[in-house]
Formats: sequence, structure tokens, C-alpha cells
Amino acid sequence: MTNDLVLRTATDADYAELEAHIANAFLEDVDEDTADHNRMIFEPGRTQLMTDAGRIVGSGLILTRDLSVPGGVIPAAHVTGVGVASTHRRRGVLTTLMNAMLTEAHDRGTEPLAVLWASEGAIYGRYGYGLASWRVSYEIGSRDITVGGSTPDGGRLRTAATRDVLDDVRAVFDRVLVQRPGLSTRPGQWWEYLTADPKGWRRGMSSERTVVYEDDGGVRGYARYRLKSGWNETGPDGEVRVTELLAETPEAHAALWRFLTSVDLVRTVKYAHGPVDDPLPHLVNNPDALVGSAGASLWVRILDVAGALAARRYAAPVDVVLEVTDPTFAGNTGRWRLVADDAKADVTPTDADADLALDVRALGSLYLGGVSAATLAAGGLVTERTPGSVARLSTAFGWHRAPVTVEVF
Ligand SMILES: CC(=O)SCCNC(=O)CCNC(=O)[C@H](O)C(C)(C)COP(=O)(O)OP(=O)(O)OC[C@H]1O[C@@H](n2cnc3c(N)ncnc32)[C@H](O)[C@@H]1OP(=O)(O)O
Repeated sequence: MTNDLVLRTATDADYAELEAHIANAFLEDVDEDTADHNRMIFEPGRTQLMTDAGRIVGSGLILTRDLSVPGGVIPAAHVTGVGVASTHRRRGVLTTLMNAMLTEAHDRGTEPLAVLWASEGAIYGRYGYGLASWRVSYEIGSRDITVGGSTPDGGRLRTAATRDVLDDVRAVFDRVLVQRPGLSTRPGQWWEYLTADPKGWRRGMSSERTVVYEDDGGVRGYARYRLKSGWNETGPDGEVRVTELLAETPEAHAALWRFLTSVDLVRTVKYAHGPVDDPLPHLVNNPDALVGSAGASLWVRILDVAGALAARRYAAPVDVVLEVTDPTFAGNTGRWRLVADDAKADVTPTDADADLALDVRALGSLYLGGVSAATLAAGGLVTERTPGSVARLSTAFGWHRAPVTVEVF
């Protein structure tokens, strides 16, 4: 490594070199078919680069999107594209880039959170991110289960190329988003970006299709999916890979899964973004055949403690003093009184004794309602000072729908 390391904000002119750098960091080549695709969502002014003698050796991108949280939808800096050239690793380049990204988002003053998906879970806790959400990955032997019930009168399914039903899909997404934490809004060109279906994204599967469920009131749910034909010694062995499934009604949810698990010539259905409170295991004749594994999804970094706590709603009335520590942003460290319920939340700095103490990482884990204060207290990550306060906080910070993050950004 030379001594010519320079941290700077990207410009439009960096795009092609940045694409190659990120592909390389993720062990891939730039695919001709997708080379320009990421331009649609590229925000050079929010992209931090580290260069060495003028060449990019490190990157970190922020995407400007909102996130659904318990009782609201709020701005959140979506961090992605983090990569350091293998020649320059373990010398603090990521730490410099992350500090620059978090400081930019913090100083902007409009985003109380930063969020990300981690390529490796060991990386981001040190920067104050807490693991806030889990996903269930299914691998379903479609001949081993049946999904109960039948489509009610007036209910019907329709398949189409995703882009031909995009208005309906968007409408369902927007309605589900306000009901469930963990979903990221898709402003500007995001829908076009996600559904343009470049060949490089197919990875051996078909083009993307969508099945929508509608009743006389309109479309109530959809599943975007790809197919793969396959054969073995005993016959057909095809696969359905679901990209995203969202439903507003029980009828839509059941009908979509009945459809996906009964496609002829298919033996396996995969979906990597099931919520942990998915009703599916309760609908099938044999839940054991839903081979599911839970994995980490969204990590949350609280940038503004008071702003973040005031921006969500709470499942039960709570009046509590939290002592928060944040090694990076001094303004977050201190005691905060939270008086809140399902309709409002007031947060004020206070000198009163704290009921609970926790660091900003634990607060990030609690924030979406998917990780309980009792869990963190059992791990020593939340300290109870007033007896009973962990139980009260667990109830208040919980939410009736588990967070789900259906898209890796
Ligand atoms: C949000 C996203 O985009 S996730 C994608 C992250 N990117 C990738 O996985 C691509 C491949 N990996 C890389 O590009 C790099 O290894 C990175 C970005 C993960 C790390 O970059 P580096 O510049 O090596 O990290 P840096 O030297 O700043 O390390 C900071 C600390 O994190 C630790 N660390 C870095 N990477 C890892 C890792 N993969 N696993 C565990 N610890 C790690 C370092 O040991 C160091 O620890 P310390 O503070 O105790 O000394």
C-alpha cells in the first residue's frame, strides 16, 4: 500500500470504475448486461470512496430511502456497496469509510437511522449497528405438503410479466409497507431498477413473472418468482424461486402459496424472505416439510436517539428513563425519558435515575420490535436498574407484526 490514500465523495465520472471495484470485492466480474443497471440508483453525492494513487480501493454507498418502523415510515440511510480491495484490507479503510458515511448521514439531520444487510455478521456491531430483524428461508418439497383451504368465490389468480402488473404490485407493496416494519420504500427509479429483470440477475433461472391474487375489490397480493426446469432419474425436478411475496388478506396469502406449491413439473419451492411470524406453517398439512432456517436480515444503527425513539410508536403505554451510550455520536449519550403509547411518543433529556442502561447497538436491535429487551437483558446487553422495567420495555417496544425485509439492498 502506498501513502497516497485519499478519502473523497464520488462523482458521476466514478461510476464505471466503482462498478468494477465492487464486483471485484464481491468475487464477481462486471456483467455486460447489468453494467449500467446500478446507475439508476447511484447517488454519487452520498458515496464515499477511498483511492490509492488515484485508483478506487474502498467504497461505501448510501441510498436515500424510507423504512417502515412500528407505527410509521421514516427516513433511513440505506448503507450498501461496502468493499475494500483485497490488497488494502485490515488496515482500517472500512472504518474510515464507515465513519465518513455515518457522519454524513448524522450531520444531514433528517435520518434518525442507518440500516444495512451485512455480508458477514461479524463486521458491523463495532460501528454501533444492532441486528434488528430475522428472515426465514424456506426450501419446500412441493409434493410433500398441501396448503389448506380453497380460493373463495370471486377470488382469482393471474400470471403476467412483472412489468405488466407493476401498478397493482406497487399498490399492494405500499399498503403492506405501512402495516409491517422493516420494508424499504422504492422512490424514484427503484421499481424500474428492481423489475427490469436484466439477464445477469437470473442466475440460471427464467425471466421474472408475477402471480397476483385479486378479488372483486382489486389486487390483494402478489408473488414475484422465477422458474427452473430440471429432470432426474425419477422424472421432473423443477424449481420455483420466489423473489418477493406480499399479501394483504389471508385469502391472498393462502392462494399465492397454493399456486406456488402446485406448479406442474416443479418439486422444490424456495423463498428467502419469509417473516418469522408467517402464518404459512399453520396453513400446511405438514409443517415439518417446510424446511426453514432463520438468518439475520436488517441491522439498524441509531444516528439520533431522541429522533428515532420519537419517530416510532409503542405497543403499550410506557414511561421510562433509558441511559444510552454511544462511543461515536456524543449527543446520543445520556439519559432519555420516553413517555409513549400507540399514538404518540415524547422523548426528553433528563437527569433522573435511569430505569435501564444500554448501548446504541442494543437500542438498534430493539428498534423494529423484532428483538425483545428481555432477550438482550438475558445476554447482558440491557441492564435493568428498576425491577420490572425490562418486562415493561419488552412489551412496549414489541409490535404485533414482526419486521421483515424482503429485499437485499
Ligand atoms: C453493507 C455492505 O455492503 S456488506 C458488504 C461488505 N463487503 C464485503 O463483504 C466484500 C468483501 N470484504 C471487504 O471488502 C472487506 O474485507 C471489508 C469491507 C468487509 C472490511 O474492510 P477492511 O478495510 O479490511 O476493514 P477494516 O480494516 O477497517 O476493519 C475494521 C475492523 O473490522 C474487522 N473486520 C473487517 N472485516 C471483517 C470480516 N469480514 N469479518 C470479521 N471482522 C472483520 C477488522 O478485523 C477490524 O477489527 P478491529 O477494529 O478489531 O481491528
